[in-house]
Amino acid sequence: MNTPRARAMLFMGRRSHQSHAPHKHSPPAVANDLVISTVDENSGIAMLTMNRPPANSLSLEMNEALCYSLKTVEANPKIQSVILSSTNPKIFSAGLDITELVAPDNDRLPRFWNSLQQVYIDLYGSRLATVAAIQGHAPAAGCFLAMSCDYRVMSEGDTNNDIKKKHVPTIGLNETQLGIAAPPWMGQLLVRTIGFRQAELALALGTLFPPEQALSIGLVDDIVPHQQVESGDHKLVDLLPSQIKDQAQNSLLQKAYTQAQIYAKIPPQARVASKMVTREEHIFRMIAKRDEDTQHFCGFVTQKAVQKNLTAYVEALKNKSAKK
Ligand SMILES: CCCCCCCC/C=C\CC(=O)SCCNC(=O)CCNC(=O)[C@H](O)C(C)(C)COP(=O)(O)OP(=O)(O)OC[C@H]1O[C@@H](n2cnc3c(N)ncnc32)[C@H](O)[C@@H]1OP(=O)(O)O
Repeated sequence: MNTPRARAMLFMGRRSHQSHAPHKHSPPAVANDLVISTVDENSGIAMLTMNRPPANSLSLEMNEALCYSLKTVEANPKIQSVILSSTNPKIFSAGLDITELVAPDNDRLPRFWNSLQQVYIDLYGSRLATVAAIQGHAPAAGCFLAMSCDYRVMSEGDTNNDIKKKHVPTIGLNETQLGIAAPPWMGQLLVRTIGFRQAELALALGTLFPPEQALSIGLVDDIVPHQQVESGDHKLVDLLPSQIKDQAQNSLLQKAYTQAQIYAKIPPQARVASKMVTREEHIFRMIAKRDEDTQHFCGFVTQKAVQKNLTAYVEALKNKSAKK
């Protein structure tokens, strides 16, 4: 598996691990709805906008749509950079769809986990330069999505004094708060991003960091002041590609776009080769343990005590939402 050819195929956006056949990149029926793809060949920049209301949580179908959309953009040789964003101005992604984990279906659960592993392989190992535009919350697997990108820009949120308008997004691996643990490859991604001690603390405590703190520990690379973007008023995706260069309607996307441009100007062979230096070993280590990881996940999640914690967490989420 870990041959030069396999490595090159992975980073050229081709599948070098056919053993996990269920997630070939055939078009999922709903891919176009779940992930909106905007491509601008002139600039070499594309945008994938997650669009799974209410919270862009990652279901099996959402994971497949992400992989499919990314592979489709990657197949276009004129594209060098991609921005990952969300149609929801307050939530980047709420992480795994918890309903996939509670009282799970025995057949679906391993397929679901396999689809998440594939998102990691495809996004972390993408030949494209990937920029996360984090407008809203990014807990757990939402943080994982952002960490799988090459660069992260986060909105500072709305620190308005009016409590009803106040919105400060947070990012982090909060799994322990749910009574579960991030899988090794996800936890290691945090170690690689913010360093050993900070990650050790954050993983154990399930810390969610507000933007300034996330910047100070290196979990995000840049933060931008909040600018009001009404959901549905003008969807973020409408700003790309022609308008974003000229209009300062959304400082977050402006910043993400500028960074995507910087990456797009680097000779791709050199950029991809340097990405392999830091990422390929991590990816191949995970691929080698992929089946073991799936078994571990299924065994862990179906434990009685874990199911109890997850059920209580979902209940609390629903109650909170109902009280609004
Ligand atoms: C050792 C190895 C084996 C174990 C491995 C385990 C796997 C570990 C890997 C990843 C774990 C995860 O990703 S688990 C998911 C973690 N996510 C969270 O904890 C976030 C939960 N959500 C929130 O905290 C909030 O929703 C928010 C901060 C993201 C947004 O808050 P806001 O107030 O704006 O919105 P609401 O809370 O009202 O939510 C709106 C709506 O969305 C539903 N929702 C939210 N999050 C999820 C989710 N993750 N999955 C499914 N549904 C979600 C919420 O219930 C509301 O729906 P309703 O309005 O219909 O009630």
